[in-house]
Amino acid sequence: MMPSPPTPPAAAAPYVELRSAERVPDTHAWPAGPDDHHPSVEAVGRDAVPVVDVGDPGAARAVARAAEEWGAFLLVGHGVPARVTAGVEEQVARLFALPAPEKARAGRRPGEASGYGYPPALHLPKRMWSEGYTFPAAAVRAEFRRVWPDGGDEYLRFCDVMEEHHWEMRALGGRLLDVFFGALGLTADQIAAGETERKIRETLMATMHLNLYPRCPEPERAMGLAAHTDSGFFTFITQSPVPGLQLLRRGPDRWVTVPAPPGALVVVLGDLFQLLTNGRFRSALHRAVVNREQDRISVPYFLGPPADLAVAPLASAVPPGRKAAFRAVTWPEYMGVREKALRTDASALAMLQVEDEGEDGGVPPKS
Ligand SMILES: C=C1C[C@]23C[C@H]1CC[C@H]2[C@@]12CCC[C@@](C)(C(=O)O1)[C@H]2[C@@H]3C(=O)O
Ligand SMILES: O=C(O)CCC(=O)C(=O)O
Ligand SMILES: [Fe+2]
Repeated sequence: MMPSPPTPPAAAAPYVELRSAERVPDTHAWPAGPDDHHPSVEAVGRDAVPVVDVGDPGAARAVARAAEEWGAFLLVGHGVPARVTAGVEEQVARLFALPAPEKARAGRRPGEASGYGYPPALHLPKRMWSEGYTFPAAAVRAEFRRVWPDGGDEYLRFCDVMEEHHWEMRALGGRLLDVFFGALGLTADQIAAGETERKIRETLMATMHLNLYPRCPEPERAMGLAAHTDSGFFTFITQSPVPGLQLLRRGPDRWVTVPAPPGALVVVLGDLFQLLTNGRFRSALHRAVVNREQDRISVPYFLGPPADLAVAPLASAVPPGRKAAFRAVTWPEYMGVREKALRTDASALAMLQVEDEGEDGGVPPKS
């Protein structure tokens, strides 16, 4: 069900105990440093990350602007109880605080889509300063028997909290999807009557990936999560108040640190959403940096199509008289294309472009 690309060689190496490290070992030292030649700037002025209130009558317009310009925004007014979000962070911290052998019981084996381990789709020369756990959101109870084989209170508490988070996020995902459709110019009637739109809303699949970024003795030499775009439709990121997530703004290229105001969710658009909207909405290049003082937790919730649903540009996103800018792909197929693109330093979306029609649906050159 979930795309599972071949495991990179680095994933085979066991986790080092990052938290007790006094230096960044060579295996984790990034030669260029986390700055990647681009400066990190504060989110102020024209670099202020857009904020969207889903309940606002002007939400569709604000979403359109943010999706075109940033491929990301902060979402407020979403109604997800703070209690649920706080519970998630507490449970994730508890999971990662378990002794290494207990986490290792759930280690993700090569080719597997879920379990404790390295992010599956990044292929890097160096290791990152983080621990991760990936699983299908709907399968939390089966998945975490691997960590807690005998069940018990800790297990039940963890599952209850994660499941409630899943229901909240899944419902919000459907709601935000309709806002996105509105942002593309569809009327409420068209959204309700559209076959493709309905299919996408009803079959949305959710994957969770838990991230722990332990505090780091030499943050400028380490990388929490290397720069990437998410591959699905869009991602809700619940993040702790400790900053670390950065978005790349182009021209001149700079990393903008995303603030973490209490109660705000970060929404990041993925590559398949760029394809679905014929290139009108952009996926956002993002990464996570680490810091010296505090551990940071983030809980992205990835929404995308089921594995067998081919995604093609929506008719409503293709200008009249023009051809769709991308060919249709399924998510697993896209992961394969991206895998190849990463190896050749090409852009995966560009490889799916039907023909160069000038600016429309254009993919910015890889930097
Ligand atoms: C549903 C997804 C989305 C995945 C793959 C699979 C589960 C884990 C996600 C991440 C999380 C970390 C970055 C990324 C690039 C990675 O390596 O694993 C993501 C990837 C994607 O967005 O492509
Ligand atoms: O840690 C974060 O805020 C971002 C995590 C992320 O981008 C991912 O897991 O895909
Ligand atoms: Fe991401």
